[in-house]
Amino acid sequence: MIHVEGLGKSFLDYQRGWVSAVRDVSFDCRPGEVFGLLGPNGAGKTTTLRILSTVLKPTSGRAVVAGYDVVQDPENVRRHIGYMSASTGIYDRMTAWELVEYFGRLYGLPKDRLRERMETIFGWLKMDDFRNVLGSKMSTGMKQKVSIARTIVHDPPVLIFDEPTSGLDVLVQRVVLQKILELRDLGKTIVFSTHSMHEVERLCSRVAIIYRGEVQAEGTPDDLLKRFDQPDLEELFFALVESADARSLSAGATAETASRLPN
Ligand SMILES: Nc1ncnc2c1ncn2[C@@H]1O[C@H](COP(=O)(O)OP(=O)(O)OP(=O)(O)O)[C@@H](O)[C@H]1O
Repeated sequence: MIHVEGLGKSFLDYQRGWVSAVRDVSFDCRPGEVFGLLGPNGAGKTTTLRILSTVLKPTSGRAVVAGYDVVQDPENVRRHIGYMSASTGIYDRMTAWELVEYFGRLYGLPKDRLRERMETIFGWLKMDDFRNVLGSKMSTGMKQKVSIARTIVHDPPVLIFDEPTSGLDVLVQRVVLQKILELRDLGKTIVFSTHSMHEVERLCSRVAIIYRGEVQAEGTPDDLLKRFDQPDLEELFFALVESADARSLSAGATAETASRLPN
């Protein structure tokens, strides 16, 4: 359902010159699976998810989502995904109900189908008691539920969540994780990014540990621990980060030595 092959993205940054945000990222995610992109700030998670959701075009490689190529057929990709970005906004002057309805209409859902879908989602996410609360009056937890509701209102087979629990208290985090598992059990194909090992352990059938724009390791959490002979994900994560830093340092030193050699 999601196939990513050798994906790369570079940006021309005013201060830093060319920034290689993502290099040679590959993975697959099937229906009924949660695939995690685990990495620290600046690792390349958001860039990868933006490419999958057609917000950005890759510089190299390719990605196929729900059977459609993100570059050749972005409209069909958009029709088959729900994308919750880390900065998904809630409009201050719309109620929870109006906002979700607005997105349902944008997706072209017929009136009756939309109403039925919204009743289901508001019940499922326990949003009925704030149907009529304006965005400006919502708590962070309410806003997150509305964001999830608008992401799934058109019942897409593929869901892409960028750090869905970031900034939430433990109670709301728990609800969000639980809902992601329920969506998985409905057969959705789910990719999400996080920097929490705990979330990966709880949710993911497969994970890619991403650092410095590159996948350092990819597989099921159990396989990875065995392959790298590490006791838990945290130790594995730090071991991979250290080894990537060491490789980058030695590549820098080699380049510096080469630049000093006479031609
Ligand atoms: N539009 C852009 N222009 C220049 N550089 C960018 C742009 N977008 C991302 N980058 C750079 O690409 C790298 C990867 O960023 P990205 O946002 O994908 O990381 P991330 O893993 O999602 O981190 P975070 O958790 O902080 O969001 C960073 O060095 C970032 O500064």
